[in-house]
Amino acid sequence: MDKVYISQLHVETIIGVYDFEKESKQSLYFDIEMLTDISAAAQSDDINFALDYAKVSERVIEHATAKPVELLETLLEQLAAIILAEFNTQQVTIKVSKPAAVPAAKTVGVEITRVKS
Ligand SMILES: Nc1nc2c(c(=O)[nH]1)N=C([C@H](O)[C@@H](O)CO)CN2
Repeated sequence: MDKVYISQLHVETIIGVYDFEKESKQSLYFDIEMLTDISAAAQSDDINFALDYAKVSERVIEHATAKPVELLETLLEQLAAIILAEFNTQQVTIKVSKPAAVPAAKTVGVEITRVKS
């Protein structure tokens, strides 16, 4: 299967468990991989047959900034469900990094893979 991907998509949003995290935005970086068959897009040279990474990026930013949650896990499950429901992909892997969360670490985060049922 082919893959369309988005690397290091930057989103500024309210997220976190602790009270101080609910007062100011933090940076998140998303890496997203979506399995899809690119043959129709390649043969037609038509964006309407492609899994549009720009539209996926817009949707991820829209959702991730819409309603605060505490855990990265919660946000990733929501985003995976949205991508599988709204875009032509059979499997999505999303990794989110929260670089300011642990000062002693370069970054921390969570990665999930979900398949369309
Ligand atoms: N597995 C997780 N661990 C932690 C999370 C999280 O979302 N998933 N969040 C926090 C805090 O919000 C942290 O980012 C603040 O230091 C801690 N651990």
